[in-house]
Amino acid sequence: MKFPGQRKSKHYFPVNNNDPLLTGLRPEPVKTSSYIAGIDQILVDIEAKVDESLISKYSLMKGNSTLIDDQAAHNLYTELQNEQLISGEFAGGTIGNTIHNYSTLADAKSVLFGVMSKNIAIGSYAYRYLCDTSSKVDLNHLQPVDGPIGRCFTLISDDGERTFAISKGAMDQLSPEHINKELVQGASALVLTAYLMRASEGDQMTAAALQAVEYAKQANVPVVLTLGTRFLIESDPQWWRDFIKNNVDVLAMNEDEGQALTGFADPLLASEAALELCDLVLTTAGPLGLYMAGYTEESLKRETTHTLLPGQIPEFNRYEFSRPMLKHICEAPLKVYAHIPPFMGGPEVIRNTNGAGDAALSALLHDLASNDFHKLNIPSSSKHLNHGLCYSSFSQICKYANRVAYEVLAQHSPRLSRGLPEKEDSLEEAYWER
Ligand SMILES: Nc1ncnc2c1ncn2[C@@H]1O[C@H](COP(=O)(O)OP(=O)(O)OP(=O)(O)O)[C@@H](O)[C@H]1O
Ligand SMILES: O=c1[nH]cnc2c1ncn2[C@@H]1O[C@H](CO)[C@@H](O)[C@H]1O
Repeated sequence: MKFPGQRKSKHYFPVNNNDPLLTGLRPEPVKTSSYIAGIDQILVDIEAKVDESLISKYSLMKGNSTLIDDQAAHNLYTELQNEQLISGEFAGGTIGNTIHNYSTLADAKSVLFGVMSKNIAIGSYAYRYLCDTSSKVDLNHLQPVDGPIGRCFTLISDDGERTFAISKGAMDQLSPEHINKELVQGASALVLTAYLMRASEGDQMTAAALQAVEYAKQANVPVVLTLGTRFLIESDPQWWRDFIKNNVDVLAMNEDEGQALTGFADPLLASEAALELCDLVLTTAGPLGLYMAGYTEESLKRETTHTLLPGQIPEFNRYEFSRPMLKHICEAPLKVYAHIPPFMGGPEVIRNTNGAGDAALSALLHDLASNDFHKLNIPSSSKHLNHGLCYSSFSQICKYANRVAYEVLAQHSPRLSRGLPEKEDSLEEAYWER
């Protein structure tokens, strides 16, 4: 596994570079790998720049992700094609994007649960999906289905806002029997999206997701949930608050979803409120950058050397150099917050914001899995005495998530086509210390 950035030498990898003088005194550690598991509605994004009138013509709600029937999908596709509005077709899906990006950044394995068409023609959407997914993503556990995978019409209006129209195909047919218990329970985290909870009657996707959550909880595997769209949360915020409180350890959302969940428009206050429901929160806020909120043990808190930031919680970033911990592990849990403005102020040209939030989450997952990798290989390291959830501090994870989101903003596709530039293996030199 590739590590997220430069570290103090005592933590630095590769772990098997032992001093030759000590060879034989210490047993060579057997390298064990960590991985992330995820579940998604397998779909391809069909991206088009459109006029707002087209959004209302198809009874879509701007900014939302709406399910449409086969006839509407046919009409919409035909219209986009006839008007030559389609700018690209990419493998998509919130978790598919996140898992792919994780494997690309970490150069390490992940596992994706979902469906895949049994018979695949070259050039079909299923084929495209497989071609556009990192070879490090284990797709061997996808459930074969008779129909096509889903299509997500990603309609970008003039103001850059994106509206999704989902033609579901067979994407919601994943059944609980196709969730491999052993794989879920061996993962560093299980990652899900709120979209999985809206499968229609007769489709088993929701049951499959809940089964996976159950397996994860039995084995204390952290459950990570990303909220998808504010409309989904607004439809029943209390249900979501209960679901998160009962099942979720790490929550990823944008500021609109945060407001729908907690009632707070301010992303910092929304993050704080969400901490009552889970242990760690990543809140992206578009041009405002991103926030993290979580817990650390009071006696282990580390004070920042950066400027203390004003906000609804004054000097909220004071302990951002601390490492995130699960709340129940802490004897005296202390709430910690961090924030970072967009990397380099954002790219000169934002090609597309689609997937920027997924990219930020994949960086957080990379840090979390790196911690597990380190723990599996050097369990005696002082780093693991206190059972931290992540490898790095809140501050460092923010920087990394922000950097990865930037990469997606500067390109068309919602998925990274490569890892971060090699030169940035030392993130400090490349950016943070400028
Ligand atoms: N206009 C922008 N200028 C600069 N940076 C931006 C801009 N929009 C997004 N970003 C960066 O990308 C990150 C994620 O963006 P955003 O908050 O839009 O995610 P999102 O709404 O969850 O996206 P998606 O659901 O498409 O994945 C932000 O935290 C910020 O770092
Ligand atoms: O209903 C859905 N299920 C799964 N993924 C979705 C749905 N609607 C939109 N996206 C996905 O969200 C990504 C950006 O975060 C897009 O790539 C799109 O495929």
